[in-house]
Amino acid sequence: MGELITYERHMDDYGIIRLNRPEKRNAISMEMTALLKDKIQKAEKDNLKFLIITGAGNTMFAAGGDLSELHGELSSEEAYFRLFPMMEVLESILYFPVPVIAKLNGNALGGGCELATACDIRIAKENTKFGYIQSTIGILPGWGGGALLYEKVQPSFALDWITRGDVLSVQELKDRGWIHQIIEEESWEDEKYLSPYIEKSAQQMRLLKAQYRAVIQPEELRRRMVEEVKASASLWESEAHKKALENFSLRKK
Ligand SMILES: CC[C@@H](C(=O)O)C(=O)SCCNC(=O)CCNC(=O)[C@H](O)C(C)(C)COP(=O)(O)OP(=O)(O)OC[C@H]1O[C@@H](n2cnc3c(N)ncnc32)[C@H](O)[C@@H]1OP(=O)(O)O
Repeated sequence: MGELITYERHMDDYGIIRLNRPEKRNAISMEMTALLKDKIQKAEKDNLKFLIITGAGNTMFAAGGDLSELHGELSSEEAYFRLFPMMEVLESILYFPVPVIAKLNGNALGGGCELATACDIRIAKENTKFGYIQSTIGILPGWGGGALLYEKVQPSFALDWITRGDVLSVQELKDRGWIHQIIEEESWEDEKYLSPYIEKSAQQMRLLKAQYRAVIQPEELRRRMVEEVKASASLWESEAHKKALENFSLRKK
């Protein structure tokens, strides 16, 4: 097992941050949250054209928050303080000086979808699936990525997806505008699909992100993201949530 979050600068002037915990389906722990924050700050200083966030392995981009730390015995107040740092990571992606691309190597659930939504562009491998499944475990999105979803797709679709907690196919999510490109398995590794971004200058990319940031207005979004963390934490002690987490921890026993 290597570093839980890796960062490298590619010779074509883009950066790659990788969630590197495939044996736990890239579930995001508190330690990974702190590392993500550090790596994003490091990448900010690297004068990149764009930044990629991806996951290690072939099955999952990220299985959400680490349920062994975000467990059912926490009080709502404790849950709030464990959720909040990842909200700040999502916020730092909004402010990142050039576009951030989620390179979705596999499925995402819960907070994994929130992280993907915080990115500016989502490119996914074919046959992947994605679920804002938090409502099915008695809570709501808790990192601010629900508030962000309302900005990135049609709000009425966002409400229905979050409420139902469905896991949807990559094709349906492309039709809904959440996924920008679907890449066939055999073309995934050659990364030719990155060429349109690599061909632009770092200055163009900075100006493009600045224009997009002016539209999404992170300063305005922050209030709604904080409210979301509070709302999710307020449901932490509910019976439905405790039961769902108990079922998860007992599922293999
Ligand atoms: C709390 C924040 C909240 C938010 O705001 O959004 C969330 O993110 S809630 C979390 C939502 N995520 C989930 O509920 C996913 C839970 N995981 C699963 O349903 C399944 O593990 C899977 C992702 C569908 C993968 O299934 P499978 O391929 O069959 O593998 P395993 O189930 O055997 O898992 C392998 C390994 O990984 C561990 N794992 C998986 N997900 C998590 C997680 N979210 N947190 C912690 N650990 C996770 C799992 O326990 C296995 O570990 P071992 O038992 O040690 O092998």
